[in-house]
Amino acid sequence: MNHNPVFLALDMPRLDTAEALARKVAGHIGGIKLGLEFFCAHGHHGVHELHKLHLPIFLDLKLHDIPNTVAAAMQAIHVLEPAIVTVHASGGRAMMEDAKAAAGENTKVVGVTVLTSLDDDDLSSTGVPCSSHEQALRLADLAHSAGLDGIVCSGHEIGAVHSQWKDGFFVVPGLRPDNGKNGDQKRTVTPRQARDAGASVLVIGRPISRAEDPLAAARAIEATL
Ligand SMILES: O=c1ccn([C@@H]2O[C@H](COP(=O)(O)O)[C@@H](O)[C@H]2O)c(=O)[nH]1
Repeated sequence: MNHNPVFLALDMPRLDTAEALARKVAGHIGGIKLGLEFFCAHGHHGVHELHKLHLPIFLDLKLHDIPNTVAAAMQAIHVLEPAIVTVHASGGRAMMEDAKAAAGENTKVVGVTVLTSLDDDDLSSTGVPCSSHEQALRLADLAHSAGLDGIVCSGHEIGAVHSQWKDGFFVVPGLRPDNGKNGDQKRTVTPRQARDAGASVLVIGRPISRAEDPLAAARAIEATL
């Protein structure tokens, strides 16, 4: 894995725009994160195109289905050689075990605990009877015991998770450099706070992609780390 922990989230509908942005900031990021928006629009072809930048690719597909279906999806993306793939930890132990078994040996499989766009009230309205912090820790524990490489959580939980899973691989999105505009994100910290608390990968999208000057934004974030 590249030394720079920042993975740029390319959440945009056009392949040429995504490629141009990634090329522009390539020297100031450690990898590229492709999520549902990109993968649904451009599929395998889009991933092959971005591989031309020679940066690690994180496929943030957040797989969540019965174990057989998730394992088959993992096998189908094997050919794309992703460095990291996400599944939802709430899919359960068997699903995570089968996902890990089906993944390539150079692919880290990480479990999404509680989305950074959710707060305690959101969880409560879905029937989860505890705080986002408690739920993230519980799902981190389940992901660990199911043999995953790590988890996705917010910067608010990373310290606690890190202390109970020393060699885990921890992905933190919901990062806002200046604690400025959060958009749909509810559990945010700065990139530096996440890194100091033990994050392995910092996922950053709009603070770079929607900045007036994305290159300057990527450089400024890099300088804080
Ligand atoms: O809990 C999660 C899991 C994944 N994400 C993804 O990270 C990026 C964040 O984008 P920003 O523009 O920096 O908010 C986005 O692709 C999400 O799908 C997340 O935010 N939270």
